Amino acid sequence: MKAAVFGAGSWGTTFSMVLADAGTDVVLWARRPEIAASINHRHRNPWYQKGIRLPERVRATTDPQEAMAGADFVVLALPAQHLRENLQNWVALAPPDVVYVSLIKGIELQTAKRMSEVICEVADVPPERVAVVTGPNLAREIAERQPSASVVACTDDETARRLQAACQTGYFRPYTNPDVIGCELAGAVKNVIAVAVGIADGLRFGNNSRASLITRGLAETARLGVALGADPLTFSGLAGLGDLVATCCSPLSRNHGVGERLGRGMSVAAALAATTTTAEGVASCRPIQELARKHSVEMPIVDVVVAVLYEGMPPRDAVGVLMNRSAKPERHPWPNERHSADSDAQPDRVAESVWRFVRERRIGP
Ligand SMILES: NC(=O)C1=CN([C@@H]2O[C@H](COP(=O)(O)OP(=O)(O)OC[C@H]3O[C@@H](n4cnc5c(N)ncnc54)[C@H](O)[C@@H]3O)[C@@H](O)[C@H]2O)C=CC1
Ligand SMILES: O=C(CO)COP(=O)(O)O
Repeated sequence: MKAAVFGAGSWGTTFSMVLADAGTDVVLWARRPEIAASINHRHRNPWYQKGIRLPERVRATTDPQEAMAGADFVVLALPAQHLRENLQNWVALAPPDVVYVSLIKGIELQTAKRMSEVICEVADVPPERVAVVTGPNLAREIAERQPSASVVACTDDETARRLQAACQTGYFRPYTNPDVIGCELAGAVKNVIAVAVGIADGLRFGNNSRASLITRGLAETARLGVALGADPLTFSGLAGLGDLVATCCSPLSRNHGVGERLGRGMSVAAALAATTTTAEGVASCRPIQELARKHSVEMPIVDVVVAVLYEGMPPRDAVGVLMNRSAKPERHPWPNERHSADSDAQPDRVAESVWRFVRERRIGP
């Protein structure tokens, strides 16, 4: 097996190591020549995984054609908002039956599409030729070869199993799952929920607040997922609950870090400028909100994250907004269970109506 990995950042570098440890030949495409040279000559990428020695089976190049030659898998590890423009330049170089693999956890801003949808469109391949790897996989822990499980999602079981075999090691245990929509959506939305949990942590709230946000965050993710055709059980698995817990509870998470800085009182510009690596929830929260509105799904946590990041809502007001929403049952009807009488009901538009109310009354902590 041979994999071409595009993107030598934190996760692309680490996943190359996983593939190589599983016995797969890897050529890693790096944008920067100094990164490719360092990987080839010193087996290290100190810009993204300091102190980690990569297996000699990982070779690097800045030439996409060289990376693609003979590849069975084209693994994409770029920021979500840069996938389309890059992939457009690479598809003509790909071997005819190659399987595209997305490691990316984001939604495209202009189109509100999942990454596998972008890949199918740009590469002009059917969904069976696209797989997604996702789960509780903080790159640094995996680079240190700490044990973790993961998910390989593909609508074609044989392809999923081939990829599973290509990346299974003693420290990385991937499970297959046919629910690409659910796995991919869960990976994108958890980044937004992690920003919210980071805000709560930055405000010095404790574990009740964190657990409440994680659990209600999972509920709103599953609601949107089901509306888009996902299997609700996916959200209690590794791609759902697993990744949400890992990301929301880890100081390694960039999304959590952005939220925490906001909660501590930094401006949005300063909170974003404090990291040079990718925090996907910052861009993806808006297309996720757009999808939710299109499908009449309430996502109050996503709404307040959008309001804090883009509409000037102070983090403390976001708490008041969430806590003072109208009383609800814990379990909403799934979209397919809604009675026709409910279908005209307008979703509780947190950012628009409740925030106005909070600002006027100054309620909340
Ligand atoms: N770091 C982690 O723990 C994990 C990250 N992911 C996901 O993997 C994806 C990539 O994230 P990371 O590797 O962590 O990000 P990163 O910020 O560490 O690296 C991003 C990579 O993309 C390249 N890049 C940036 N802008 C580009 C552009 N315009 N054109 C071409 N290349 C460009 C950078 O040079 C770098 O190699 C994200 O969607 C992230 O959510 C998924 C699981 C774990
Ligand atoms: O996706 C991740 C862990 O599974 C990494 O999370 P961050 O992008 O927030 O660091």
